[in-house]
Amino acid sequence: MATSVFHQPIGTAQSHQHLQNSDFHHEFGHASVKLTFKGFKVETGLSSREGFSSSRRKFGVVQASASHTSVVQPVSYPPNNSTDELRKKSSEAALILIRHGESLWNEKNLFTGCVDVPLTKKGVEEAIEAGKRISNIPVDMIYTSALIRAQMTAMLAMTQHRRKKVPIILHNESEQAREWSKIFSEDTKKQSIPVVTAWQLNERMYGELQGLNKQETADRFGKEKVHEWRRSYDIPPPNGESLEMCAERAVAYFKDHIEPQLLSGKNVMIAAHGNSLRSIIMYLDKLTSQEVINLELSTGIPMLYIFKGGKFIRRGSPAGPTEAGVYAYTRRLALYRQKLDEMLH
Ligand SMILES: O=C(O)[C@@H](CO)OP(=O)(O)O
Repeated sequence: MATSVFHQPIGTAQSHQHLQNSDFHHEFGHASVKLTFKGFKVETGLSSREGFSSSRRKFGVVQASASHTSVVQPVSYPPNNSTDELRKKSSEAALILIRHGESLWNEKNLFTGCVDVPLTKKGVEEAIEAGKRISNIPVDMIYTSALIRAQMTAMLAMTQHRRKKVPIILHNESEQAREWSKIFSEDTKKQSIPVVTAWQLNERMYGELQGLNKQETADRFGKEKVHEWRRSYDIPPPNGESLEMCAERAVAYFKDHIEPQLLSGKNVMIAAHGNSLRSIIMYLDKLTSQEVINLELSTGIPMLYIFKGGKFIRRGSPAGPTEAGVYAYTRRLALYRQKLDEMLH
C-alpha cells in the first residue's frame, strides 16, 4: 500500500506529490492512518498575522450576533496587545473538517453546487461512521453550510458523540426567530452545542452546470474542458463560481468567524462541501493554486487539525473512537479525554 500522506510533512514538495496521488482520499479513510499519529511533528498552515488581524478587525460583528444568540458564548479579546500575543501563543483547539456524506445527486453523478439535495442512505451511514471516528474529540461549536446535506452530516455525526451534548441550530435570521428559539435553562445550554449555518460555507455555485450529468457534460464539451471547469483554480464554469471565487467567501468567513473561536480555545467542527473545504484546506495547508487542483476529498471522512500557537497542525483522520494517540496531541485534549472517561464510567 502507498504511504499515507500523513507520514509526510505536508509543506514539502514530497508531500504534495502525495496530495496529487489519486489514492489520497482513500488513504484518509483507511484504518492504517492510525500509525501516522505517532511521531507526526509537522507544522503547516497559517502564519497567522494577516488572518488574525482581519479576524480582530471584523470581530465586533461576530460578537454582536453572538450576544443575541441563546447558546453561543461570545469570545472577547483582552485590550492589551501583549496579552493578546500571549493568548495567541498559548491557545490550542481542535478543528475537525468534514465533507458531507454522499448526496442523491452525487449518486446520480450530477453537478450539484448550491442545489439543496439531501443525503442518500449511504450518505447517512457515512455521516454516522464519521461521527464514530470523532466521538472522543471535544466539539464546542459546529459550523455548517446553509445546505441540508452538510447539516444532516453534522447532526448525524453528533448522534455518535460520547459527550452526548445536543447540537442546536441557531436561528439568527430575524429578531423573532432569535426570540422564539431562546433557551431558558443555563444547565440545558451547557449541554448544547451551538450550530451556526452560513451560506459562505456552501458548495461553489456551479452555474449552468447545476443539474447536468457529469459524464454527459464531458461527452458534450470534452473531458478536458469539463476537468478545467471542475478543478482549475480560477476558471469559472459558465455563470458559476471558480474555486478562487468560492475561496474568497469561504476563507473570509473562516478567518472572520471561525478563527476567533479557535483562538479563544473552542473546539470547532465544520461540515461543508468538496470545494468550500478544498479552499479552506488550501488556506490551512498553504497550498498553491497548482497544488489545490489535485486535492480531492472523500465524502464523510473527518480531517483533524490542531490549532496551536497561532498555527494549524494537520493531524489526519482519526482512525476510530479507540485511537488513544489522538488525545496525546495536546495536554488539553489529554485532560478532556481523562475527564470524559471519569464522567462516563
Ligand atoms: O457537483 C458538485 O457540486 C461538486 C461536488 O460534488 O462536484 P465536483 O466534485 O465536480 O466539484
